Amino acid sequence: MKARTSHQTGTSCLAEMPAPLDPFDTPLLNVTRLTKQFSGRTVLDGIDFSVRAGELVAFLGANGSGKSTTLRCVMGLTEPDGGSIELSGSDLSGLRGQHLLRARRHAAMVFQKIHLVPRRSALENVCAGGLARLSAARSLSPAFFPKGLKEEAMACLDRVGMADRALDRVGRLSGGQQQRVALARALCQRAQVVLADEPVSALDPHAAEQVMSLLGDLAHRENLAVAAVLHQPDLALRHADRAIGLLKGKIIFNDAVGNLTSDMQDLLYSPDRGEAA
Ligand SMILES: Nc1ncnc2c1ncn2[C@@H]1O[C@H](COP(=O)(O)OP(=O)(O)OP(=O)(O)O)[C@@H](O)[C@H]1O
Repeated sequence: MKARTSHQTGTSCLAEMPAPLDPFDTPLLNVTRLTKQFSGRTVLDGIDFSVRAGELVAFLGANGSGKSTTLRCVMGLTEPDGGSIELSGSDLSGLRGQHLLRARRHAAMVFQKIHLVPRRSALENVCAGGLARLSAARSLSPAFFPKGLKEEAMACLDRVGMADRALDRVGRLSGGQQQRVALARALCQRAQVVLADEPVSALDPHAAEQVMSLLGDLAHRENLAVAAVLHQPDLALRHADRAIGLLKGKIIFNDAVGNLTSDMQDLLYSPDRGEAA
């Protein structure tokens, strides 16, 4: 955590004194000069961004602009070519093996295509999030759940309004309900950073609003750092604090959603502007 300078705090008399540290001012996710090429084609062109505790950041941009690749690089699902990624204060580039796995557990990813085990109950799936943060790989069988995990998982399901469906098989839940279970699983993992890749693209407008409200609550009430790839700028305008706009693998907008003008939206989504050359 870096002390703010007098320039950043706007004070001058405290220039020689370390500023008091403000946890809300510290990014839980800090990405610097991230680059990625596929087959020689630049997909991420040295992007910098951060996400702080307590904020919901929307990633916007045309198809192919690099949004998913960005989140996948953070999660280690895609190997970046360059740049650094800091998660909850740990620089991932300096870590290997168990240390890297442990640092990555601070982040959880929620996908459009929900990665739950359909034949297992909502409760068992949420417990699996808790198992992810425990060291040894364990079976999803309830017989192996550590003491207290079920109670915590129930509390997480309650938090997303799904406690009454805890014992239902996930395969019998609607898309919106499954997405809420996926968020409960991230909560049970005790992730500090939640990355959501098109979490509402497969949902009807009502369910999409519910899931976006929940993402906002995770940021604003649970104080998590939340980043979501969205294809609907209007959802970003209603729910996010900040938007990051990608164009051909570069960030061209990174500001409060209130400053996302229609001209900027046109630039982000106009035809033939998406993919990097
Ligand atoms: N594994 C891969 N191999 C080759 N090319 C890839 C791979 N993953 C992504 N790409 C390419 O990288 C570019 C960016 O893809 P990415 O999925 O990050 O875009 P996006 O902004 O999330 O798009 P969309 O809105 O369509 O989901 C695209 O041209 C895509 O084809």
